Amino acid sequence: MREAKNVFVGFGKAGKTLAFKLASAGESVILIEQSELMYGGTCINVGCIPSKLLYTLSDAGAGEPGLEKYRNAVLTKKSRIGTLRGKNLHKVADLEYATVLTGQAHFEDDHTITVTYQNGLREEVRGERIFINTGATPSVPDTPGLATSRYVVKTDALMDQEVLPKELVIIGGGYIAAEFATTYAQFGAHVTMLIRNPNFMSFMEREAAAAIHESLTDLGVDIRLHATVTEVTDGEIAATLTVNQNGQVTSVTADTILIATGRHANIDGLGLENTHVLTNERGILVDDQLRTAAPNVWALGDVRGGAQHTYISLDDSRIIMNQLRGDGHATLAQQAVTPSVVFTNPPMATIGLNQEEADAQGIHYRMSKMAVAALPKTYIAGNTRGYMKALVDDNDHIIGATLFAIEAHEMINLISMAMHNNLPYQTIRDQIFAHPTMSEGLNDLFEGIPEK
Ligand SMILES: Cc1cc2nc3c(=O)[nH]c(=O)nc-3n(C[C@H](O)[C@H](O)[C@H](O)COP(=O)(O)OP(=O)(O)OC[C@H]3O[C@@H](n4cnc5c(N)ncnc54)[C@H](O)[C@@H]3O)c2cc1C
Ligand SMILES: NC(=O)c1ccc[n+]([C@@H]2O[C@H](COP(=O)([O-])OP(=O)(O)OC[C@H]3O[C@@H](n4cnc5c(N)ncnc54)[C@H](O)[C@@H]3O)[C@@H](O)[C@H]2O)c1
Repeated sequence: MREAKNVFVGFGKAGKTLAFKLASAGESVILIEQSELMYGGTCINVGCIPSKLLYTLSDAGAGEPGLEKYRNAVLTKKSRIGTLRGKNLHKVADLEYATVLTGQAHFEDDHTITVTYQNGLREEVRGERIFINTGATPSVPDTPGLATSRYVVKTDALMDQEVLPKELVIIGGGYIAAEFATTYAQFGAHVTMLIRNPNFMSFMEREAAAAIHESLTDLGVDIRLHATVTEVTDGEIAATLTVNQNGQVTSVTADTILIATGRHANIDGLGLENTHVLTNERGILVDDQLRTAAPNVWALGDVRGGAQHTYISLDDSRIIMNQLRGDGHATLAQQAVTPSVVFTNPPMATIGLNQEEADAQGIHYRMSKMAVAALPKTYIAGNTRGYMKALVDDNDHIIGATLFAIEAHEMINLISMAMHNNLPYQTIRDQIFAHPTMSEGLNDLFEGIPEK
């Protein structure tokens, strides 16, 4: 039996970061990953990085939208992701105190895991501490004909497909649906979004949702709200989706159907019933320092049922590192206010409270809003679409911001830093930023906050 002080199940962002730090500090580490195509986890291989690479290439570089441009982008994606995967593997596997095992993990008890390798061989691994970092997996609605349709793909398969869909139907209306609709429409596919919810992007304030709706519609995306798929029927060259929209039965034809209806914690088949670890419908139950009900087992990242973002998973690793080798002060409370980005064109980045939430909570605030077409950088980029909006409380602290602009995903980090460090909004208002940049627009945004 192999033994290590620290055993990691899954090569996700949290696990690999923590494994690297502990092994670098001389502690023995075994990291178990089920697939040789997943070293580095979801983000690197099938999530954030390949999707943002395609998103970026769809709106850049030489060539008209269409089959050739798309195929080249997918080939570029495959090559760059392969490089990243190798780097991720070596970063951990080359450490003296770390071992990477490529096989599927199954718990026998709180300390013992059976690893089943691809050739069918099995091995037992014992860990003094065990960290579960198995991520999440796409949820598939139980619509008749959907799971068995040969035209249905999940994001990983779509991004590997070298032929651009002609008629892409996306089921869902969240992060992935909006981003993939943008990317594939920019590559030249005709995209239809079938959204069960009557409200578009209901997790945002209405103004922001309307801005994204307009940006997608301008790309030719057909957005159908209150539209539930009731059946999928395969034909020779396409599938027909029967759709109940606002009580009316309609149909849509697609050569590719992308399922983007959320992702659920990867706990099936892990053997957690053999341990003291407890779960609920969202994932593994943890306390505010990510401890499970088994004293030697922690759960990190998507598998613990929180917000599914790589930076949350990374921060989970910090909470545990602080517990094991620091002063133990770090808790999930530090993740209460984090930025989020929907990668549309331009991207929509938000943090903290939006105006609707502040109003609903009866918070007194001052607000500034500006169109980004006021910023010279948008003319360099050739994309003047969007606006920025910020809310400040009576103590001059920023309580929320919405940035719909090119590079919003970069700018939001400056606002996040100010919020986390309780800086008055005047710090950003009076900061000298390089020119010509989008960040300098934050001077103007906060200049617009009315005096008390
Ligand atoms: C298309 C897409 C785009 C995304 N874009 C973004 C983005 O732009 N920004 C962002 O912040 N987030 C994004 N996300 C979300 C982000 O990818 C996840 O939140 C993040 O990767 C979760 O990391 P994790 O640490 O929980 O584990 P993961 O990275 O999911 O790793 C889990 C690993 O465990 C392995 N595993 C599972 N079960 C077993 C087992 N029994 N034995 C051994 N190994 C096992 C899996 O193979 C996998 O490698 C995106 C997700 C998707 C799908
Ligand atoms: N930029 C980022 O940080 C980023 C990018 C992509 C994905 N992600 C993460 O990945 C996760 C998965 O993304 P996602 O877009 O699949 O999930 P999501 O939760 O953002 O959206 C799921 C959508 O599917 C709909 N839906 C759920 N069940 C349905 C059903 N049975 N029939 C029809 N519609 C249904 C929901 O109403 C919602 O519109 C998210 O939690 C997100 O945090 C993050």
